[in-house]
Amino acid sequence: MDAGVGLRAKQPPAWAGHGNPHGCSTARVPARLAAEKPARPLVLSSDPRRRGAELKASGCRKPAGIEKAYYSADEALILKQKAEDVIPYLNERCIYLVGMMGSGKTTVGKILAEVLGYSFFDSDKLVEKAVGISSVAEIFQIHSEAFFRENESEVLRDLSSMHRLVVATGGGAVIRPINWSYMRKGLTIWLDVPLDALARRIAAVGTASRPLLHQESGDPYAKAYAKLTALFEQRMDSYANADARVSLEHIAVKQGHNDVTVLTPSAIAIEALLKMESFLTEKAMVRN
Ligand SMILES: Nc1ncnc2c1ncn2[C@@H]1O[C@H](COP(=O)(O)OP(=O)(O)OP(=O)(O)O)[C@@H](O)[C@H]1O
Ligand SMILES: O=C(O)C1=C[C@@H](O)[C@@H](O)[C@H](O)C1
Repeated sequence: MDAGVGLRAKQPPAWAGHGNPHGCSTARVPARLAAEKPARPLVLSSDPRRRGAELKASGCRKPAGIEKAYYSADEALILKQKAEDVIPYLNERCIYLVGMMGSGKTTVGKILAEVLGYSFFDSDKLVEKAVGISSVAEIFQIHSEAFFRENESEVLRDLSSMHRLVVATGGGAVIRPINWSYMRKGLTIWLDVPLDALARRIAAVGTASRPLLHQESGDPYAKAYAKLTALFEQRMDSYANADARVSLEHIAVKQGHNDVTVLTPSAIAIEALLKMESFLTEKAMVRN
């Protein structure tokens, strides 16, 4: 799977001297890579009658790609409070979301970036820009998985010199030890989603954009489930290297559900903040 050592992109990743959108990092930001969504901290008044308009203004009505799940005012408030608790411990470190394809790294990552006042990046998109090919599937097809992996490592290396970013990593980024050496500069969070829920999500949108799952014929759910199971068996120990694990099954149990599909992205983001807080406060206690 990981035979990429020594391969180079035709064009090296184009990191150039633009400032971080927050102007808070001395590191360089990729020229062609604007953060996907400008981070905008939530500012909500304590008056519930005004929160609707404030939530609308903050752009947190509907996380991208999720049609049914809107932030509730309660979730927005909890997100804001938890983010405030975590920010001092984070010390501007980046957050790397790891997990299987379709686990919600992008969806949850954008929410975390917004509430923390961080910028959001998707490492797959950064690889596409660096290579100059508009989809990961085409990069696999025109070059190879090994070529993609080498460029993915270069992107993670470049990101690791920056601050205040939430990064949705590619599903397979965890398999290369060198990537952990980059991600360890920040905080790593594993979004652990049951495979049947992943297969359902992926079958709903099709597998064309996910080269490791794509097959021309057969039932999309069954194919996705079988392939995801095989990949997860190879990778679960690597995902478990993350500093914190956000298990959708645990959140569902806490909320009294037996089905993870009812969980909103913001509920998952809240759990991620709680897990970050536990990890960071325990670490601070050990140091003192
Ligand atoms: N909590 C959720 N409930 C239902 N659907 C979700 C949830 N989170 C994400 N999704 C949907 O699942 C799909 C994959 O989500 P997303 O792109 O955030 O995952 P990802 O981990 O970034 O995937 P990849 O690694 O393949 O890029 C999207 O269609 C998204 O709308
Ligand atoms: O799980 C994987 O190996 C991958 C996940 C995607 O995010 C892409 O990085 C690519 O399709 C490979």
